[in-house]
Amino acid sequence: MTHTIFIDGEAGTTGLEIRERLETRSDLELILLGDRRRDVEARREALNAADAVILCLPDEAAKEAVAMIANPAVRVIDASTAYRVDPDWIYGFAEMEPGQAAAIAASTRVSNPGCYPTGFIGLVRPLVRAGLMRPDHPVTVNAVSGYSGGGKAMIAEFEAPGASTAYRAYGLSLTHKHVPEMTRHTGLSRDVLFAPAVGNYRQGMLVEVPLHLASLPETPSIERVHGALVEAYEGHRFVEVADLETTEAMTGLEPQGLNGTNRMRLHVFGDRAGGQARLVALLDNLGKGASGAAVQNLNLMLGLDEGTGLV
Ligand SMILES: NC(=O)C1=CN([C@@H]2O[C@H](COP(=O)(O)OP(=O)(O)OC[C@H]3O[C@@H](n4cnc5c(N)ncnc54)[C@H](OP(=O)(O)O)[C@@H]3O)[C@@H](O)[C@H]2O)C=CC1
Ligand SMILES: CC(=O)N[C@@H](CCC(=O)OP(=O)(O)O)C(=O)O
Repeated sequence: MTHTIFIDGEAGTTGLEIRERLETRSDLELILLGDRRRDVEARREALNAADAVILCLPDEAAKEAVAMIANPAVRVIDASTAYRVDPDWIYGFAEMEPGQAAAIAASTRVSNPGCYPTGFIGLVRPLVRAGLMRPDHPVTVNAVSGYSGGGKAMIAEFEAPGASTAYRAYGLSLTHKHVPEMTRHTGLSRDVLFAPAVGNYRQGMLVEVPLHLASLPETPSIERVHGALVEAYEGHRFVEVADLETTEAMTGLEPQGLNGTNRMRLHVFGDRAGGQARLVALLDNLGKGASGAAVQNLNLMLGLDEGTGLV
């Protein structure tokens, strides 16, 4: 059976990556608008004709697109921030809880997680769930992303002739749009302190949570923190936890290591004697952080194996 798919925002950074992952598949037929992609009536028709639509648009345009859908059978995946804390939408992080993939499969409205939140929630939610971190723990998250994270505009900025930015800290007002999503989906009661940065490379990210273990209930060991992550992602092919021996032998970690994949790897770096840990997630902001996750959600919503067409 062939399913028809419409990507609204097909020529954007996220949309193009989704298209690349879907266009070779014989079980799917893409509705492509090409030069008519900004024509509201052409979009309305496609939004109501497809079996599934993936919105790769700025927040306001995503809301307008959702409002244009009158056909109740259409399944919607939204890649923007617009519905990530909306209770009427299912959060599209399939590995987040044992029942999450089934909830995604049963839904017609799925919000695709943000790239930074995927790393952060992946690291912290299992600790809160296991009681290793109190919900009111004051959590800090530091992160660096490739410039494709800022879409076409940031790509143009960094790739412009003569551009010389090497690295930029941002989110300096501490009101980044990802904070509500990161707080809500970890089960934390206090807003996380988010310190993002963008580097002069195209794609890939590190998301890090530093921890003083003595600030956690019962001062857990590195092994206990690591064990909680291992248990949380057992049996999941796209989220893996590096073993402690491998992590201990590492002297560096660079953000491009999983580019082109839908995988995320979690590390627990630690000073076993000193009681400190650095939890770090490695992922492709356009892979598991956006387009890969969108395809994984699409597969689930169409009743297919979640890994179809993904590496
Ligand atoms: N880049 C990333 O790493 C990630 C991005 N996201 C989210 O995905 C969404 C898309 O981001 P990204 O791909 O980076 O952005 P881009 O700027 O690269 O692409 C945006 C796309 O939206 C289209 N568009 C913009 N405004 C309208 C409108 N009013 N009506 C119709 N189409 C419109 C553009 O069309 P045109 O081609 O004509 O310019 C373009 O194709 C955003 O919400 C972003 O937050 C989520 C996770 C990660
Ligand atoms: C480097 C950079 O600018 N990154 C983007 C986030 C990219 C992303 O995750 O998109 P969503 O906001 O849709 O989740 C930012 O910080 O706004």
